Amino acid sequence: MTEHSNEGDEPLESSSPSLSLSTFHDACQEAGRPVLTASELARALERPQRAVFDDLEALSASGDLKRLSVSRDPVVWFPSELEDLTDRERVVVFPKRREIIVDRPDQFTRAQLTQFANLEDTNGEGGYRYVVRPADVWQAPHDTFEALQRTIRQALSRTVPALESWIESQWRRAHQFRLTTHPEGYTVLEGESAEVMGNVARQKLDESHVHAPISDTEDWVREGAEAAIKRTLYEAGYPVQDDRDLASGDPLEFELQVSLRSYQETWVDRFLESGEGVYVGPPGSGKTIAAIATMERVGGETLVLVPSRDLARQWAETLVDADVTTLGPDDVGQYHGGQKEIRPVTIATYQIAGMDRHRSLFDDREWGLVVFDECQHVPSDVYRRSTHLQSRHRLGLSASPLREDDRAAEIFTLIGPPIGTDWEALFEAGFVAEPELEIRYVPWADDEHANAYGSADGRERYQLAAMNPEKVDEVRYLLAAHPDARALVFVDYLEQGRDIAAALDVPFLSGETPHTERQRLLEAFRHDELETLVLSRVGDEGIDLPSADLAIVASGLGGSRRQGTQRAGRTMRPAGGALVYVLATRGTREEDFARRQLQHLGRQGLTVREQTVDRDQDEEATDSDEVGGAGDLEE
Ligand SMILES: Nc1ncnc2c1ncn2[C@@H]1O[C@H](COP(=O)(O)OP(=O)(O)OP(=O)(O)O)[C@@H](O)[C@H]1O
Repeated sequence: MTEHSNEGDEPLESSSPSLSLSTFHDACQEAGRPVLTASELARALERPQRAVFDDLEALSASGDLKRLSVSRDPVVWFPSELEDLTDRERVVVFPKRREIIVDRPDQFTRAQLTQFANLEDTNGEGGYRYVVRPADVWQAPHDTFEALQRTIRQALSRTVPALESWIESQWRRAHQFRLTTHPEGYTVLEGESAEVMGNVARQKLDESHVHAPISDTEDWVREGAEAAIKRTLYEAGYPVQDDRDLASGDPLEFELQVSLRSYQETWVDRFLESGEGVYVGPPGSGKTIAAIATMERVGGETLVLVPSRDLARQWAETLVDADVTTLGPDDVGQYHGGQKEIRPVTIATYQIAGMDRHRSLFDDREWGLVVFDECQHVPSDVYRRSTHLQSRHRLGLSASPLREDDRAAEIFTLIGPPIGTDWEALFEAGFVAEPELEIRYVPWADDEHANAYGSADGRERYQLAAMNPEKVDEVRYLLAAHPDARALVFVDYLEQGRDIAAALDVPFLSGETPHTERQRLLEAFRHDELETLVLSRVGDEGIDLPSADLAIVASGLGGSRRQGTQRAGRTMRPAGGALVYVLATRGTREEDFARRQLQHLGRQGLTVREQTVDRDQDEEATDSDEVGGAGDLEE
């Protein structure tokens, strides 16, 4: 507000009439455009520019005008009511593609849209692209189609018959069958009509699933066959509504000491409505806390299954933390290779849970809730062994959107439907900091390596690109460019990990690192005693890594998209400001891998940058703060 302001205290032309909004309108009319600079207006009014500027400021202070700085051009002014027009959200629907493009949606619209559509893309300038997928409709939290229709109309501000009728057909599909509990305690499969019961259920299911028909539309379900029935009908295109009375198990009483954020409240409410579901949120978004809140509300003894011992320990620590719950150490047990305690809340690894001789884990107590952490990794033997827990509340946690996952069907039927959140909204609200992502295309260390790549094939080729020694220098360079950052360096190959660790004189944590040493390193990193840690694939999953300011993925691009999400997510902690660099050898398949992997994150609304490293310039730039200045740009 100061660049043109009147330095003196005296008004320059106290006697001249001050500018009114209608005079401004007249001048706009005259100029034939809705915005004016101060000098244009001064010319039109034949008044000194500074005086006009002061009047403009006054009108801006009273809210009648808005100012807009357009890069290096002079400030322009326009009537405030115009802003209402330009800011109003615009919704464009493509019914055939089931796509909804919204420009500047407000919070309400976004909340409505996430009830039946998935946010696929944002352009960073207020544009959002949603797609309505079948599963989004199946899991819509509405009791009737009419209620869902109201939400759709509110979100779109109009009726779009073609889209509505597709959604209706999906909704009806997902409401043809439901499982209920008979007053006598057994499970009943109920069809919407005798036709669908006869033509679908009774064709697809056999005596291993159901005992006998109870009526034209009802079958008596065999104990323990619920999961198989849900799976079979899901595959036939009819997701089953699971409306059974779920057992809450032996009571578990404690109080959560944390107040939930509103999106966490929504997750828990939606879970409690159906008794099953998967919280899908970026790492650090508070899924663990929401799961603990769910335990409190279900009020039953809980079995938590996790992919590793480190995570089991982490869960146990969180659960007995006096700032989080009122649970005492005797309430919480861990069950894995290290210790075997079955307590009101028991945390076990998938590995143990999948073993026959540890079956008692599932049966020793009346669990009311089973939590599947990182549920995209539930091994099939764990599913098999836990099918009888279908009558209990089942909660999955996942930091990867489930849509492209092969296991989506299994997760959907055996645990429950995803309970999602608009990730962008979490980033915007500052609950989870959005990392900056950059792919850096690194040249070959020398011709010898480039030639070796040229004449190799298959796996070897991939490995040569991954282990390009030039990446060691690139890691060194990036660390030097961020001298105060706590950094995690991820590698896929032990040899590379050792090379980088040796070159930088920092520890390397891999599957070979003894358990106690692993703990020691992680603790040191967590407490700032260690600035840099190199991690092999083992660092990806299972370990609850401390937050970092910087993550460098030196190799590992052949991995799944999920791995990419997780690695990026390591730094997505509420502290914020995290940076993720992914290194790819220039001119190799790695480039495509990196692009594809990060595109996925890009679709979640993150900004992905690409940078080609030019080694000669890099050397000079090592001491500079400005990493971006080091390379040749980009796309
Ligand atoms: N409602 C809340 N109020 C205050 N802090 C919270 C809340 N929910 C979560 N947090 C904090 O945010 C951080 C991340 O939460 P949490 O561990 O539950 O996330 P997460 O989604 O399970 O992460 P990850 O996927 O990495 O396991 C923790 O430090 C936690 O204490």
